[in-house]
Amino acid sequence: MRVTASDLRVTIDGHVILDDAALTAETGAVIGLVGPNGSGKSTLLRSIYRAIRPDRGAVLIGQTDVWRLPARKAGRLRAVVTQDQELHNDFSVQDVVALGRAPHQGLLDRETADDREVVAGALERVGMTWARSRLFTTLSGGERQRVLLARALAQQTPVLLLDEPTNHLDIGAQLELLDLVRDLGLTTICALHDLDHALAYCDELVLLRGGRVVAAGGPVDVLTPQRLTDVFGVRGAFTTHPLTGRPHLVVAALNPADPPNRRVDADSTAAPTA
Ligand SMILES: Nc1ncnc2c1ncn2[C@@H]1O[C@H](COP(=O)(O)OP(=O)(O)OP(=O)(O)O)[C@@H](O)[C@H]1O
Repeated sequence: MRVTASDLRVTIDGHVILDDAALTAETGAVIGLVGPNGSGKSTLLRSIYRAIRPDRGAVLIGQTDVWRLPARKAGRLRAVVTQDQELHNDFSVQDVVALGRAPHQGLLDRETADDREVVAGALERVGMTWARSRLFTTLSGGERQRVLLARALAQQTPVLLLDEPTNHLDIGAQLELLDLVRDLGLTTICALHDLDHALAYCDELVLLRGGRVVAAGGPVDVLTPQRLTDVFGVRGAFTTHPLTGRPHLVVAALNPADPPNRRVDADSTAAPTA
C-alpha cells in the first residue's frame, strides 16, 4: 500500500523541527530516511506513525488519512519498530509479540488459535522461537530488537516503519535483518545511519537536514559526493563492491584544508551533479 506524506510541519515548544517535509513510498518499496543527527528523521517517522501530530500537512496510507483514524484502525495499517528502550517488565517474549495482535482484537477478546499461529510465525521469521518463554528483559539488545520486529510482523500490516532497526545488532545480524525486511515485500520506511546500507537496501532515499528534505530519489542520485560533504561533512565516493558487484559507498574525513560546507541551500536540492 502506498504511503504519501505531504507538507508536514512539526513544532515543539515553539521550535519548528520539521518543515515542508514530504515523501512517497510506493507499494512494496523500501524508503530510507537519512541525514545527520538531529536532522528530523525520527520526527518525520513519528508524524507518520502518529506519535507526534504535525501542525500542518497530511499522511495518507492508501487513500486513508492516518491522523483521522482511531488508533486501533491505524494499527492495522502500519506497524512500528522504534529506537525507544521498551522494557515490558514481567512479559515473556511471546507476550511481547502477542501485543502486535491488539489492533485485530476487541477489548475483551481472548487470544485465538489464529493469533497464536501468527505470533509463532513472526517469532520464527526473526529466528527467535528458541526464546519464546524467556522474559523479554533478559534478552540482549540485539535479541530484543528482533523480538520487536516480530511484534511488528504479528500486526500483519501492509506498511512497516522502522527507526534505526540495526541499532544494537552485530554486523552479520544487521545484514540479516535488512535482508529480512527487504524480503517481507511490505511498504517500508526506515531511518538509517549507515549510508552504505541505505544504498544497498533501499529503493529510494529521503535526505534530511535541519528538519527539511534536501533531496529524494534513487540512492546513487541522492548521495552525491557534494551532498555528502555539504550535509554530513565527509568526503564520499562510489566504487564497485568487490564481493557483490553492486555500488558501494566509501567515505573519509574531509581534508583539514577543505572547509566543511555546512550550508543548506538551493544547491543541495538541485539535481545530482555526479
Ligand atoms: N520532544 C522534543 N522536544 C524538543 N525537541 C525535540 C523533541 N523531539 C525532537 N526534538 C528535536 O528535533 C530535532 C530532530 O530530532 P530527531 O530525533 O527527529 O532527529 P534524528 O534525525 O532522528 O536524529 P538522530 O539521528 O540523532 O536520531 C532535534 O534537534 C531534536 O533535539
